[in-house]
Amino acid sequence: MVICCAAANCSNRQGKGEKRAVSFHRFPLKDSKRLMQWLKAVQRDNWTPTKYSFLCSEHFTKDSFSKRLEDQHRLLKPTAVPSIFHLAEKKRRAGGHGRPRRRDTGKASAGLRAQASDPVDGKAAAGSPSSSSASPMAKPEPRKLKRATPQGRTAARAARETAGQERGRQPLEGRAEDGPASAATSCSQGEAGTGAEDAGEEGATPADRGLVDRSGVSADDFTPPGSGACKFIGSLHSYSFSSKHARERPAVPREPVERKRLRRDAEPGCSGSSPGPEKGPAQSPPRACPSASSSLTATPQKPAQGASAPPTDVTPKPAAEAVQSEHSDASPMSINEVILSASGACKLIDSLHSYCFSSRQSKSQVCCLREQVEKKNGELRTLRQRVSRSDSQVRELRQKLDQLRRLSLPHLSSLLPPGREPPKMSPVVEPLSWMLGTWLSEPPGAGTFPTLQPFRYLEEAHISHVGQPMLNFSFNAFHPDTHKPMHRECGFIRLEPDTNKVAFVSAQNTGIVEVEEGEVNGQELCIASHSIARISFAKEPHVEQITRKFRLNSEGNLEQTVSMATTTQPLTQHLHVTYKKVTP
Ligand code: HEM
Repeated sequence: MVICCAAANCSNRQGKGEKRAVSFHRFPLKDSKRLMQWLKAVQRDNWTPTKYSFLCSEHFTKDSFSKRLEDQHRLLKPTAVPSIFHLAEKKRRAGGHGRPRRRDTGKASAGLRAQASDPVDGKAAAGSPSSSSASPMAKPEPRKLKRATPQGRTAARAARETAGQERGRQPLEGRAEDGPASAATSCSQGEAGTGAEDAGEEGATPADRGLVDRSGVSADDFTPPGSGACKFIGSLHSYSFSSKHARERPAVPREPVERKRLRRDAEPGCSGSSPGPEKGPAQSPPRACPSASSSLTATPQKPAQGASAPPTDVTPKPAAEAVQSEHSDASPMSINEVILSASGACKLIDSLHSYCFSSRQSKSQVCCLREQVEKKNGELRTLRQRVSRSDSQVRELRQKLDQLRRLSLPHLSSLLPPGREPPKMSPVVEPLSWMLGTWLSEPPGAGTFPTLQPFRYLEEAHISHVGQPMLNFSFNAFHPDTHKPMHRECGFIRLEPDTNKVAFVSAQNTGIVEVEEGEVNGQELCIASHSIARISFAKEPHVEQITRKFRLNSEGNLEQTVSMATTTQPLTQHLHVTYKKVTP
């Protein structure tokens, strides 16, 4: 894997001779606050770093580094934030995301580089403290040393322990920042470098991308359009994508896979310059390909590795293996532990996403529900207005009805409780039920008699019952023009039970009291005066005979025809009126 600088407009990568003094430092993926500072400084759009993303030392001020006491190796301070970039060049480029390859190693940045790293010449690349001291990873890789001589193993273990202790004081990415040596050894992995260069464009190797693809995790997955919060959460998520991958493939042990992949990546790269027959790691440097040996971060093997080791046994540690050793051998935290830790972070980030999405979804639902509620409230207001109008109409009708009742049956209306259910009609008067109701003359009644000028009149006929076996009636005539009350009479209509014989009893305002009897047949009642009495001072001519006929015509209107005989006139029709029912 070739380690490339992820900064825009920076072409620094491992293996470039002139960059030997350049160290490479991982992004502080586990320190979100500092990571955001890094990302803000890098200013790469739509890009998220992975654990294989590096920034070279050129982007840090000189005071960003410290020297390790024991060997003066350069370490990036835990609080360091990159600040030196050539962003203007990036902005001039269309497309923007990719990192342009710098053909010229850069006079423009030379000064800055001078601030960020010590000048290095070829000797330094071979073993100057400035190149090798940038990282404890410059030491022989511990796992390699296990295959070496016992002395070498012992020395390696000591070195590893020292490094481990140092790393234990550093955050995880701080260990990754151990830079130069790991970068150099990464370059020694040969053909993997091709992929690594590609990955350098995006800050991840193809294998890394594969992890992303397999896990299905990308920033876009968690970044709804226009959601700044989700972009931020998504960027957090992508930092721990590998752990998410591990989480989605829990059956596959992460660490072995990692090792397997790294070995596969590493071995072919060095096969081209095969060290020859396997005579043991100590005799045949397994990954000392030419490019690696010329790497600016190549670190000579320390004498502690064993005197028997030839000079070519200076084995730069492959970056990938360095990473592996960081997580599995030298680090107090295995890669699985890191993954599990990151997985926990992923869960936390997932919960943030879930909250973010559910919150927005809930807000959207609340908006929809609010609109529906407002719409329903509008409909409810309309209905209430209609009900209110209907109530008002009902009140008006009840007032009219009460008024009519007072006019017709003032005493009864005042005595009967308002709104009381009508009494059940006696079956005795059932044959006369067609007469029930309040009727108004329509057209006006016609009055005739041989001694009189024809006249018109208005009349209300109110025929009712109160549950008794009789009907109550009242006829009230009014002048058609002046509405002045005229003739009035009231009384009862009775039926002889189980017969159609009807008795009609009436008292008139003219001083006449009379009884008429007759029969009801269907919807016609014919009666004739049975007895007539009058007051002593009744006006003459006195009526001596009265006949009436009530019928319900084919149009549902009630008709009444009255004939009379007086002391001067034979039985002659006096009245005829047709009523239309106005209430039941
Ligand atoms: C069954 C009921 C009624 C009887 C028995 C009755 C009887 C009489 C009699 C005996 C007369 C006098 C006739 C004459 O002078 O030769 C009369 C006149 C008259 N009746 Fe009737 N009548 C009755 C109903 C009505 C009704 C309902 C009206 C309607 C307004 C009415 C209006 C008149 C008028 C306007 C006169 C002429 C002026 C008058 O004498 O006051 N009558 N009626």
